[in-house]
Amino acid sequence: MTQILQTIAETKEALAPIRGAQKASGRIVAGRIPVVERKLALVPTMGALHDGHRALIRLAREQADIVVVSLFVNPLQFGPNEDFDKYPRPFEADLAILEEEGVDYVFAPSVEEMYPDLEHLTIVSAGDAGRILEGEFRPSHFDGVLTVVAKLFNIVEPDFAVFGEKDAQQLALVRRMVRDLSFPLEIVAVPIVREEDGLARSSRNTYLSAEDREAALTLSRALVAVAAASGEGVSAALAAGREIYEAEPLASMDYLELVDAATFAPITEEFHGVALALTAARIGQTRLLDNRQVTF
Ligand SMILES: Nc1ncnc2c1ncn2[C@@H]1O[C@H](COP(=O)(O)OP(=O)(O)OP(=O)(O)O)[C@@H](O)[C@H]1O
Ligand SMILES: CC(C)(CO)[C@@H](O)C(=O)[O-]
Ligand code: BAL
Repeated sequence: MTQILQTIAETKEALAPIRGAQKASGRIVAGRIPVVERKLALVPTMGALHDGHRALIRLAREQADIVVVSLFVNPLQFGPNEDFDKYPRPFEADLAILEEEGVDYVFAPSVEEMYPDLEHLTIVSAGDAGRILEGEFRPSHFDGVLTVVAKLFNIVEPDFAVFGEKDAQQLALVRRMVRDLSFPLEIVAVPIVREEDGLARSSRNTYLSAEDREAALTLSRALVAVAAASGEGVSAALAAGREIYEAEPLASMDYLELVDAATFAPITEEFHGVALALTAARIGQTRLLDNRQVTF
């Protein structure tokens, strides 16, 4: 049975014995640090669970003894004209998936529980790296993401947390925050889960009409075109991807860019190594993301 936790206090109380067990099972071997035998994993989500989330949960389930999934549609990471109100919240269906995947605890707090004084909130800044790519189109988005992720880390205190590569910039910024603010946990990444035709799974795919669903393939097709043209150089590869967008009137590209996969720094024509092609586009009212590694 997946146990539902709605408050920070009950979550801390429920997880305390697990940490107690970790301490109790930690054996001091010839002065070395204790061996931790019960691992606690956190999978942060906004709910409306799909096969992408299942992949994150399965990895957590394989590598941890106790799995906590958080379901929280975080108002801080939505801009004023974004879809916070209409974001899907199918709690019963999500719970059935969590039960099926053998999740131990779901932390599903209210907005008031997470942010009792939203008007005077301390926040985590993503800095410059939070203002490029997605950050250019969603200016306070990554501050909102890092603030809630930091809070979730402090509430659950996991040994590791699992994130998807679909949100590649988010993943890079969370890793940076963990390093910069010395959070005592590991970040584990899971590759993008796609539909058979290449569309990256996303909770927002449920917004798409049949016509939009077809046009949504433009994102993955543009990325494939970038990779296919990589032998011709960086600008030619990007041009090949942009041509795919130009051919689809229902897709409105926000960006298609190449960055160094290791640092997220922009790359020049002379770049040799592994790059990441990242894209975001609006298909009707629905905004989608995708990315793919490209070697130059
Ligand atoms: N297709 C996917 N493959 C791998 N990971 C994914 C996929 N979709 C979502 N995730 C990961 O699941 C976690 C929770 O994401 P979230 O709940 O926002 O789902 P989402 O489908 O990305 O939603 P949205 O449509 O709002 O972008 C994030 O770490 C995200 O990267
Ligand atoms: C990490 C996250 C759960 C924070 O709200 C969200 O940005 C998401 O679902 O990717
Ligand atoms: N997975 C990204 C969450 C968001 O779009 O706010």
